Amino acid sequence: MKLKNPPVNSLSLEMLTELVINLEKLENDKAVRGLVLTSEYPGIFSAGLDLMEMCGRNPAHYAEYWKALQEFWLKLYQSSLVVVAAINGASPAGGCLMSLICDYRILADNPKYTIGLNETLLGIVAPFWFKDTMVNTIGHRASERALQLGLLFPPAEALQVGLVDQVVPEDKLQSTALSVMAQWLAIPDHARQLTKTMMRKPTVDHLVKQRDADIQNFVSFVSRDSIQKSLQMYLQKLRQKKS
Ligand SMILES: CC/C=C\C/C=C\C/C=C\CC/C=C/CC(=O)SCCNC(=O)CCNC(=O)[C@H](O)C(C)(C)COP(=O)(O)OP(=O)(O)OC[C@H]1O[C@@H](n2cnc3c(N)ncnc32)[C@H](O)[C@@H]1OP(=O)(O)O
Repeated sequence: MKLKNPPVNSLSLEMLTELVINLEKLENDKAVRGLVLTSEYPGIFSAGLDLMEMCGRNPAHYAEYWKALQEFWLKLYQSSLVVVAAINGASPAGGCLMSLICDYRILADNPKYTIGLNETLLGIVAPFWFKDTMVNTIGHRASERALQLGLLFPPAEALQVGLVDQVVPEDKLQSTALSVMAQWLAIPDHARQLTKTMMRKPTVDHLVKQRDADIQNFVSFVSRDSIQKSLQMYLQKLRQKKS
């Protein structure tokens, strides 16, 4: 599956909705057992959540957007397919989250391709289920440091901390993803799927139990004037970077 939402594959409401529909189609197709997630645009895997969905909108929109993000996370995290992320570009915040919910992550070796949950740099806070997903991957101490500092790791550091499973030359990314997929598909589906469900259930249950409260939290947090100002300033900085 190639992410395709120019210019930076930000996770807009429309993009999240399409991703969920496509995932459902693949899940229901008996001929499909695995999925490689990559970007149509080498250089950018995904810029994460679409900041335009979180700026200057009304509470009903924020609630709809957050529900769609939760839905996407729940679908992909619980997918019965083998999901391999072939990360061929920068992967901040929601882009990193998307990689973390795959079963295996391969990052192309390019110093510009940084990955991490950098929310604090925007003056916002990674919600508990982003944090849980990261802790499940790299452990508590490394997550605490990475989350507080909003660290974006270049490939060698991402590998060292365990945020990705492999770093490979850019031209070997897709072939490596296919050989990793072959290795995972050699395991009987039912045994692998039950194991995945067992490992992920507590994290899934944590969100499912608090879904509505989490939406309310997001809506009231993002509606604050101070948060709106931080997001606007961050967007301005992104735009100024060009000039
Ligand atoms: C106790 C707790 C209580 C409550 C908590 C409750 C809730 C929590 C609340 C909030 C949590 C919300 C979580 C958010 C997670 C996220 O994902 S936020 C998004 C973070 N993303 C980023 O920081 C990435 C920003 N982008 C970049 O760094 C670069 O754009 C990137 C490296 C991806 C690509 O660089 P480059 O190729 O040079 O492109 P440009 O920078 O020039 O960008 C091109 C245009 O795209 C626009 N853009 C970039 N990123 C985004 C984005 N994420 N959303 C929307 N638009 C984006 C950029 O402005 C350029 O636009 P322009 O052409 O200038 O119009």
